[in-house]
Amino acid sequence: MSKRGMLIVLSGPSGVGKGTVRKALFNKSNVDFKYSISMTTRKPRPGEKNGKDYFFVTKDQFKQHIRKGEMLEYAQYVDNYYGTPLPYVNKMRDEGHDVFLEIEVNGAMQIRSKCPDGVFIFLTPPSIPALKKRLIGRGTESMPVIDKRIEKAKREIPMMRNYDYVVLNDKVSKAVEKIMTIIRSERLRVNRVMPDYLAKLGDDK
Ligand SMILES: Nc1ncnc2c1ncn2[C@@H]1O[C@H](COP(=O)(O)OP(=O)(O)OP(=O)(O)O)[C@@H](O)[C@H]1O
Ligand SMILES: Nc1nc2c(ncn2[C@@H]2O[C@H](COP(=O)(O)O)[C@@H](O)[C@H]2O)c(=O)[nH]1
Repeated sequence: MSKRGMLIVLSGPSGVGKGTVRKALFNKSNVDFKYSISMTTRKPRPGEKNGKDYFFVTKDQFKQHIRKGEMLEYAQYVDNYYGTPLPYVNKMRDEGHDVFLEIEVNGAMQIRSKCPDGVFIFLTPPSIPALKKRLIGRGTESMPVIDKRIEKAKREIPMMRNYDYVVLNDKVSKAVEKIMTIIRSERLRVNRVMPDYLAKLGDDK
């Protein structure tokens, strides 16, 4: 049986560039981990596709998944719910794949208490004005919603202290390289490598 895959959790305030960095990461040819598509009650943005960007559901459907115990974590973010469907994560990890999640901080902390051996990475912006500029530049939210997200960001950023790693997203390619370095070295941690290694070591007979 293959070793259970690890969980890699990327968080950071809205607009910092999590999606941009994740897409650049997954475009690299040597990436062998799986992306967990989140579920949300938010309406799709132009161009977003159900089952690719998110699983878009109603509030009732979302609550039903919670009742059935099918969410690894979930959180209310501004006016909508977001969460990680558990069956996909379990299946991939059981098959030995590492699974990559892109989620906000409250959900990440729920996972931290359930899966302390996960790898928790906080992506952070060069400054609040730069963050606001990115959200305005993305052009997907109204100004009042951007203001709410920025206010939330100011409370989220100090929560980086609860993560294993902080990566500054000043340049996308640099952030991608840093995340790849983190994942490569996490795979070599003694507690991940030793059980398999010892099992295969055998004796001298
Ligand atoms: N390093 C960067 N420098 C300048 N702009 C960036 C950088 N990274 C991302 N951006 C831009 O910032 C905007 C927000 O990026 P993105 O949508 O990836 O953020 P996000 O953290 O995934 O947001 P959300 O949490 O709301 O989904 C996009 O327009 C993107 O092109
Ligand atoms: N706790 C979770 N947060 C999630 C999940 N999927 C996305 N997110 C975060 O929500 C906000 C807003 O996202 P947006 O797409 O409306 O801009 C952002 O911080 C996302 O990272 C999830 O499954 N769980």
